[in-house]
Amino acid sequence: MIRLNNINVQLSKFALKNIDLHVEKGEFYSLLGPTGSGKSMLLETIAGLKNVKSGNVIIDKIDKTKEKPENRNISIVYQDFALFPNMTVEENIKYGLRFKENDPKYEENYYNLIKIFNIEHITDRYPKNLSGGEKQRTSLARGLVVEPKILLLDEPFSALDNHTKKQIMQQMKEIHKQFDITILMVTHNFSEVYYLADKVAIIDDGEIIQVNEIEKVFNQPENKFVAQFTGMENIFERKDIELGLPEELSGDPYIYAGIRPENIHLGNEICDLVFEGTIIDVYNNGTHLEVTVEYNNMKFIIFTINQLMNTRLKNGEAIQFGFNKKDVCYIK
Ligand SMILES: Nc1ncnc2c1ncn2[C@@H]1O[C@H](COP(=O)(O)OP(=O)(O)OP(=O)(O)O)[C@@H](O)[C@H]1O
Repeated sequence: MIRLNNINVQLSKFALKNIDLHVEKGEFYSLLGPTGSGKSMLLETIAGLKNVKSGNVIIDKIDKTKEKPENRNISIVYQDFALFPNMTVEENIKYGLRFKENDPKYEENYYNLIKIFNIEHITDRYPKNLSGGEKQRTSLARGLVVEPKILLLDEPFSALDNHTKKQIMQQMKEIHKQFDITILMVTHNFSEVYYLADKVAIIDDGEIIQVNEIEKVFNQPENKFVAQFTGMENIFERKDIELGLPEELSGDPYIYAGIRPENIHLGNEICDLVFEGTIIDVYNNGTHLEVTVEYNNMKFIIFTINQLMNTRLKNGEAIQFGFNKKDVCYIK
């Protein structure tokens, strides 16, 4: 369990401001925010690598604000793997055990982890002879071998190609199920959060803006920033698309209406609201088309998997598009 009570950290011009965060024991929690928003700084504060100006870091109900990093029972894994170049995979993983007593359970952990991460065949190699995925698996195994209560992951997948990333994400899910461990993962990628985490905190400029279960943040973003950050590509002022508020929301200051690109339909599909616009861009990303349509000086991004339309969709052509009121998200 991690509890941050009103944490303030100042580093030169940047500050973490009044951070309150509560990660339950065994939870897979994610901290999502743009570059420079303070994600790494927050992780390092929890690990004891940054000093707090005020506030408390509570780990498993004990105040560890002043505790040294090595006494917090926390492992941290970085995006650039941070392996020792002069040590083999085995030596790197076992490095974490140097402060631990000689207990056969750690040897068991080691064999269990190299098996889960599928690195049994490369334990005598040095980091310079490893792929990015192998380096990250080694680094994760090193973090886990000591049986930390808490694992902090700092953008663990950002240096990996999509295929490797998916494999390691699946292994992380497995690890989370098998080990009794609380995980806090920092990322700027919402799809990683969506796949792995139970809960998410959104951070911007050193402040936490929204905390909730993933689905809730996805469906009810607190403001425009959170909406954009969680894949809501189409956000307009309600008055510009002449969209009234549903009765249950009346009285609240919802200025914007957001529609996810996958919820806008092209062509003659029957929708509550239908518009006619002009195609200004068609991008085929391999699995679906991303079509940009201009209507009334607004640009709508629309995803469609209807590849047959590919030949018909041309820049400059008029096209009908629409969406249903149930798919509109009202944003303050
Ligand atoms: N030691 C330091 N001294 C002064 N400023 C720092 C220090 N470390 C980080 N910063 C600044 O604090 C801000 C937050 O940095 P941080 O690394 O926590 O961001 P981040 O959200 O993890 O970004 P990224 O996604 O790019 O890793 C940045 O503006 C950074 O330049």
